[in-house]
Amino acid sequence: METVSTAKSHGGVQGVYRHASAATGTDMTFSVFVPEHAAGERLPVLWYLSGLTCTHANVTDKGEFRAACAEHRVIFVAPDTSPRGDGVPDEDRWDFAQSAGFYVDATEAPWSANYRMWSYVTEELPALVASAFPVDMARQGITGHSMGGHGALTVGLTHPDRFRSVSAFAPIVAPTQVPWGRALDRYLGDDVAAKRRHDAVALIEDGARVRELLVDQGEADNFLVEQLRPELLARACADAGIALELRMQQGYDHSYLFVSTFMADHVAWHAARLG
Ligand SMILES: N[C@@H](CCC(=O)N[C@@H](CS)C(=O)NCC(=O)O)C(=O)O
Repeated sequence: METVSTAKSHGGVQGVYRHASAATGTDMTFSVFVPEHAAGERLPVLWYLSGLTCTHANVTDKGEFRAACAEHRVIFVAPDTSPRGDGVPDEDRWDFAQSAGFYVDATEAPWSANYRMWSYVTEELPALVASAFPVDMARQGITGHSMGGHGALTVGLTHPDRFRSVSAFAPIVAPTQVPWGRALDRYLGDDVAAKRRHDAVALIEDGARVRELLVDQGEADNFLVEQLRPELLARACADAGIALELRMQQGYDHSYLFVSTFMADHVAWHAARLG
């Protein structure tokens, strides 16, 4: 693992790191904020999965998580959203391929060679982070924004024993029912069961359970009606007995100006559950 940059912030260290990923076959860059802590101490970790068009840098620059993470002593990890680079298949659009990995292991050519973001965020990066940073892997939470909210919900619902807390900002809750989710058709082909495993609403319908979820959603979000559809998550959670706190935030859009407004709430909410 190569250190790209480090800087002191809020008493801790904000770093950016790069490594050769076996999962994606590419170099991958991610950021980690480690609050001030005693030598040998291990802190809980909050994973943040980003949305379409993002790298690790969007939330690192604009997410405003560091003051809350320093206060609650939570490590914050932000992976990239896809493999990238000259040799990686891509298309000239912003909602598919590079910057739009949808947190799945693609099975369809040509995507299957590199687009293995599920393995990357659930296996390879956690192992690397556990070995290189003072994280307590028994105390993990996960959150994310938009496509990354989809990732956080599906990863959290699939691994309820690993994540004590799951939240999201303006998540895609049912990709198999909305236009952005056509990416799953391209990555996973005709495998209906695989697509249901990467759809939070379908996962809940099929029996996946967590005790509770926190979701913030801007009411002025341009993508609300066509792509995000939080009412589908609300109905699935109600039917399944999952305590969903869905906070519709009046006047807020889809941007990091929305995410950053509620970031401290999410960090505190996770910290309360991570101990
Ligand atoms: N490029 C799209 C917007 C894509 C978008 O809103 N991406 C969100 C996540 S889905 C984001 O976080 N963008 C990066 C940023 O705001 O820094 C458009 O023109 O409508």
